Amino acid sequence: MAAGGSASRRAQEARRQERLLRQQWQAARRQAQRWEAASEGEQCVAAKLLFLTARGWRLLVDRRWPGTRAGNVDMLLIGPGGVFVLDVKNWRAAPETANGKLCAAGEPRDEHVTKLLAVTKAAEGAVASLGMSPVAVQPFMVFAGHGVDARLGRVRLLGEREVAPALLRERCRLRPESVRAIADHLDRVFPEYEGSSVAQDDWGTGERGPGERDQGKQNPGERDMGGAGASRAAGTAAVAEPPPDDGLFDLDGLREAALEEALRAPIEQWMTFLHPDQVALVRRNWAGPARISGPAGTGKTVVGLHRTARLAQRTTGRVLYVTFANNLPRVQATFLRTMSPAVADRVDFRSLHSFAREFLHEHGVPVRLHREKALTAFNRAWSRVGRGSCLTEIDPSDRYWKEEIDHVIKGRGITSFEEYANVPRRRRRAALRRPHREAVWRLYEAYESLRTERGVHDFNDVLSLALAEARRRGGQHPYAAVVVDEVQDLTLVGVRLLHTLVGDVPNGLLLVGDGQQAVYPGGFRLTDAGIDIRGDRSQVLRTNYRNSKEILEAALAVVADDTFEDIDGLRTPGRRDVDLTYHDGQVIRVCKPTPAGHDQALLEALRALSPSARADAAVLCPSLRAIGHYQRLLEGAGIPVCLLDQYDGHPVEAVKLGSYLRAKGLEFKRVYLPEHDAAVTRPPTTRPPRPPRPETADERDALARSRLFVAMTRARDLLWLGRVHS
Ligand SMILES: Nc1ncnc2c1ncn2[C@@H]1O[C@H](COP(=O)(O)OP(=O)(O)OP(=O)(O)O)[C@@H](O)[C@H]1O
Repeated sequence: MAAGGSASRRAQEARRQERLLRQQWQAARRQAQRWEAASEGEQCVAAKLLFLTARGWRLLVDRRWPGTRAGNVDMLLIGPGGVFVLDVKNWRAAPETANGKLCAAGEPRDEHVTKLLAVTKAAEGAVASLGMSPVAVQPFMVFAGHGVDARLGRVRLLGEREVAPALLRERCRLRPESVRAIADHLDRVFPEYEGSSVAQDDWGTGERGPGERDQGKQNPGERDMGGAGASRAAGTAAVAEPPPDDGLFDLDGLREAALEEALRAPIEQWMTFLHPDQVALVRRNWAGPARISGPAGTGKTVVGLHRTARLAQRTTGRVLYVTFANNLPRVQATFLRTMSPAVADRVDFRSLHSFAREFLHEHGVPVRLHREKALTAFNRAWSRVGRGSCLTEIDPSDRYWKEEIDHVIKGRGITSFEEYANVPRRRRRAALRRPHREAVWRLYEAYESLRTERGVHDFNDVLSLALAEARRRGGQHPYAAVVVDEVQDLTLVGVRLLHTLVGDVPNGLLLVGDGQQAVYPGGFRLTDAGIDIRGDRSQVLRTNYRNSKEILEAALAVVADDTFEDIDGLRTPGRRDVDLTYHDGQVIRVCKPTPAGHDQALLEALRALSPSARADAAVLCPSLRAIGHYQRLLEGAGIPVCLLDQYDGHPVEAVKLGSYLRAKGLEFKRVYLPEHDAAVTRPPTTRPPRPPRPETADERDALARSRLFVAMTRARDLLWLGRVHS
């Protein structure tokens, strides 16, 4: 190789080095400018937030993002309103949102949202071990020098002036000791940045600098918040105390404080802490349909609601939360709005039938629901072909046979006799031989023909029409997820309808319920519905957080001899093993020789309550007639009453009054059950010969006991059981 060639190579190399140095120098200059701007921006924001520390908030500024090589978190704020992950932006152009995207100066900036959500997820993971629900962790993107208050999915976009008022307006969910423990924990998990020394490796060719620990793309000419500025602000804003020596002591203390708080508070206030096992269910990824079951009061609904909020945070589609009862969706919507207002608009709370009707209406499917005309059609059919048939040998009352049509035939979507002839009649005790099934089928056909003649639909028709329409539309549904509460009360057609909306997609369908609390006749198994729940997708909660030992014992005594079949087909004894949390409670039994004396005792008990205590008291009755009677009695005595049909979960200073069925899924500090044993007969314990009873009587009694059990387990602190007996 010639000497001249080597000199030229050295010159080329020197020029390459010079170019590299120049690029690095330019990068350093750009970075220094960003830091200057950033520190100015961050100082502004930090200054606006500093006063919060005097109001019990803790600020952790410029923190290392665990699990990443160089990621940082601008600020973590922990205060009465929860945990907030702040990403501070110091952009020249104002942020804009269009079609669910973040832009500035016409350029897309979604990568900043992605990064903030990823940091938020890390923070959620960190507090989950303390039993804190992800709904209590919120991502805020704060824009120095701009005025803004907008939402982009889960992320709240705020200007530097808007951020502090927004934080202060947050509903109070953490007590000072919880704030302290959570802040200490986050302080350990997201440690402070150690210095801001410039690592040559991190520089590359000027694409990244030490201030760009932010993993999102830096837009040219943009002044994004960098770590160095943040560190300087940290000198003044961070008030994190050194972590205590024994972290575990802290965590235990926090769990105990949270549990105490929960046991004192009504469900309205139960919105931040769960048992860590429950948080795991809230956050778990399931590959297909899943189920959460467990005895009364074990937190199924609470987990269902927190999971709903979480799904709404993490998906772009809507979430449907369905129960059978009409009044529950209102109450649950109130809870969710209280717990997680940011996502409340993305969740539809519906009763199954109102959902089906809306669904048909939206898709232009005509439906003429007419309960009275449908009932007249049934009564005619009964007079024509039922009353004189062999069915009366089994049960002379038409009610049992109407239930057979509603819950077994139409509820399961059966349309041929052959199918009905062989179907296992779940939760129906009376055995039907073929002639009886033929007679039922004749009754069904007569009813259907009279109903169609009148041009009306019944409730089951509404569900069947909706199922047909949902299937016709294939996968075109707006729901990312469907959560079904009190699933044991639904009919098979109802469950199929909800399953069709989301199919078997991951995290799509969640069924929440407890077979022991079934309060309607009939039933189904998951296999009948074609829903395959396997492995860890079936979870059982076992700790009762609601009832004291005395109250639960009294309730379990009612159903102790009734085994029940759950939707997974398992038979379970009525007296189930439940773990109890330590909790005081009282059962008061009042027995009077006359109805007047009994009612007087009830009035005295209610009069003794303060107005605020009345707000958390409920009088529950087995029948509409009894509700009418007690409404007149209470109002006549000047005790304000709120009917459960109208209750929406907001506190009202009135005694709640309603049926056992309407009380499902709810709870109250004090529950009063006047004449509680009137509708219930214990299973016969006398030796044969016993007096003859219709075969269906046992079934009816078992249902009445289940309803009473449900009503009794609504009580947290006090259960008043009235009885008339001479
Ligand atoms: N981890 C927990 N710690 C303390 N209390 C809890 C916890 N989880 C739930 N609770 C409380 O337990 C009570 C019962 O919760 P929830 O209504 O969700 O139970 P459930 O299983 O749906 O009851 P049911 O089937 O009887 O309607 C509520 O007051 C709730 O706040």
